[in-house]
Amino acid sequence: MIRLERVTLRYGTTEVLSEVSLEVTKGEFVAIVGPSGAGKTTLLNLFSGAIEPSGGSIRRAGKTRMVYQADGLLPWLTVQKNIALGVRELPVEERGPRVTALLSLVGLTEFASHFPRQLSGGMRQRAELARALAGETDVLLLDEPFSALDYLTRLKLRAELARLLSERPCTTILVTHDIEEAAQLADRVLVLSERPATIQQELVLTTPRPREVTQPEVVEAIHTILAALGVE
Ligand SMILES: Nc1ncnc2c1ncn2[C@@H]1O[C@H](COP(=O)(O)OP(=O)(O)OP(=O)(O)O)[C@@H](O)[C@H]1O
Repeated sequence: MIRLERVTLRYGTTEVLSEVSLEVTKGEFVAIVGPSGAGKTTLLNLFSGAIEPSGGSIRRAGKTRMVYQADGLLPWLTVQKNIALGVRELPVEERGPRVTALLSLVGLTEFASHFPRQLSGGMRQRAELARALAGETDVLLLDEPFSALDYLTRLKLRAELARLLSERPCTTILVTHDIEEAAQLADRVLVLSERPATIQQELVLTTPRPREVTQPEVVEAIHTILAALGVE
């Protein structure tokens, strides 16, 4: 779905990414972790087409949707109308049923007429995910989607994301500071180095989702990632 070949990205004289090569295949779930300021969000912006590389080449296929950290919903629209923004490109007769199905999928049917401010943080992120999955999304780009939430809510939403993706498969790229989240969700974890970032380690996980935090492969992956980041 996405191929980067020796992609370099500079902002003025600051080199953020240095000759990054990477391929994401259809249906894959890739997590990107790395030090703060390494260029994770920059990579997502390259994937979405919001920015173009300074050097190297990038190939993208299909439609991408980005889900941000928090509060990407429009505050003046109800949950239902926010989700409906994601289905604008569908034929008119398909839009209503699709929104209804998604509200149910993320457990927000009873809150369809509520405004974002009337929901908890976790509910707002669920609504955002529903909006991102509502249309003909081929690639879901998640930029620390759960980082503003408490630990228990994050755990719940990870399980919910795994379930949503099993029901509506989508190529997914997740940027996160949460190493546990990466190990629980991803088929492949890419560890970025300090800026200018390169991919310094790649880790493949094979246990099917949903995965418990205590599963051996998850625990082992967490140790490996921490070691790669120089924490252990
Ligand atoms: N629009 C911009 N103009 C200039 N420099 C930028 C711009 N966007 C990002 N940068 C710089 O690029 C570098 C990488 O930023 P980016 O947001 O991609 O990092 P990150 O890995 O996502 O960081 P964090 O983990 O802290 O969110 C930073 O040094 C940042 O200052």
